[in-house]
Amino acid sequence: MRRTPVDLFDYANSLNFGEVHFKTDAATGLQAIVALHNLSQGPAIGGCRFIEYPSTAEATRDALRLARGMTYKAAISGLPHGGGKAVIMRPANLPPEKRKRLFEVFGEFVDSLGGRYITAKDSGTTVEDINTIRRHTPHALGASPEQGGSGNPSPVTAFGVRRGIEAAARFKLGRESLEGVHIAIQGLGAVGSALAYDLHQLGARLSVADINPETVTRCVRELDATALDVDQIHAIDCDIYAPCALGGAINDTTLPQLRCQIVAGAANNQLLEDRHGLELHNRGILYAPDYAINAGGLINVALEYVGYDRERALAKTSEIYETMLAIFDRASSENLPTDVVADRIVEEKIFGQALR
Ligand SMILES: NC(=O)c1ccc[n+]([C@@H]2O[C@H](COP(=O)([O-])OP(=O)(O)OC[C@H]3O[C@@H](n4cnc5c(N)ncnc54)[C@H](O)[C@@H]3O)[C@@H](O)[C@H]2O)c1
Repeated sequence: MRRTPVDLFDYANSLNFGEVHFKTDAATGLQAIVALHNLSQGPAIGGCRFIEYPSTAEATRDALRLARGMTYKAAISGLPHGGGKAVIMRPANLPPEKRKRLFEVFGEFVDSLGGRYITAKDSGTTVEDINTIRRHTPHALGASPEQGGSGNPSPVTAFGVRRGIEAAARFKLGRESLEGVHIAIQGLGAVGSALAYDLHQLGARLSVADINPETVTRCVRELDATALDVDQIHAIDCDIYAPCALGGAINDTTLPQLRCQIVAGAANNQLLEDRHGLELHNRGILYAPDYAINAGGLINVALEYVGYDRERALAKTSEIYETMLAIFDRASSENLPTDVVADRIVEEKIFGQALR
C-alpha cells in the first residue's frame, strides 16, 4: 500500500492538486472546504458532503481524495468538467432552522468561486439543501424536478451500470445479450434494485443479497431471484459479480473466493487497494473500473448544467458501453489491469502522460 503523506500540502501534491478553499462562519457554524482538483477540462463538478469529522485535517483529506476521484470520473466519461468536492463539517445537534441558514451561507460561498466549482448532493445533503443553495448561486445541480433540477440520479446510474455489464459480457463471455447470464448483485439499494429490475427485463438470472431482508424478499418474489447470505454473495459461482453496496468489496479475503468471470457493479472504491486490480487481472477476472461504470449519476447532473433533458442524459450514459469496451480492448492488448488502463486514459488526457 502506498504511504499517504501526513502533511496536507504534501498530500495535495501527491494527488496533483489543484486548489483548496476554506470558509468559516461563526454565526451559522459553517465550516466548509471546497477542493478543486483539476479544471483543465472545464468547471469542477462534485457533490457536497455533510457529515461529522473528527478534525479539519480529516475533512480536508476527504475533500482532496474525493475531488481527485471526480476529475477521473468526469474525464473518463468525456464530460467538459473537472473534479471538485465540497465537505461541510456537520455541527453536532444542528437544529433544523439553523440548517437552512448554514446552506444559504454555503451557497454564497459557492457563488463567490465564480462558477469554478459546481456543487451537488452527496452523503448527508438532501435535495432540499440543494434547493436552498440554488437560491444563492446558479452553480448547484440536482435540485428537485419542480425547481428545474434533474432529481434522483440513481436510475440513471443503474442504467449506466447495465450498459457496462453488457459491454463486459460481450467482451469476456462473447454474449450479445444478457439472456440467461447469471449475475450476483450485492446491495439492493437505490442503484442495485433499479439494476436488478433492468437486468431481469433483459433475461438475466439473478442472485441477490442485502442486509435489508425486505428488498431481498421483493426481488425474490418479483424477479425470481435467488437470495444469498450477505457474506456469501461474492463467492457464488456466477458469470458476473456486481458489488452495489459499500466500497472495498474486492479485498484479500474475498479475492480468493471469487468464482465469477467479471466484476462489474455500482459501488465506489470496489478495490480495497490498487494491487487488488492487478490480482483480479492475474486471476483472469475482468474488472469494470468503478468510476467509469458508475458515472451515470454524474453524467445526469452534468447535463442539467446545460439544460436538463432526460433523453440526452440516457443517451450520453449509454456511451458507458463504448467507454468500457475501449478500456477492455486496451487492457487486453497491453496486458494491463483495467483499472490501470482507465487511469492512464484519464491521465494522458489531463496531464499528457500516465502517472502510474
Ligand atoms: N446513487 C447513485 O447515483 C450512485 C452513483 C455512483 C456510485 N454509487 C455507489 O453505488 C453504491 C450504492 O449506492 P446506492 O445509492 O444504491 O446506495 P443505497 O444506500 O441506496 O444502497 C446500498 C444498499 O446496500 C445495502 N448493504 C449495505 N451493506 C451491505 C452488505 N454488507 N451486503 C449487502 N448489502 C449491503 C444496504 O442495505 C442498501 O440497500 C454506493 O457505493 C454508492 O457510492 C451510487
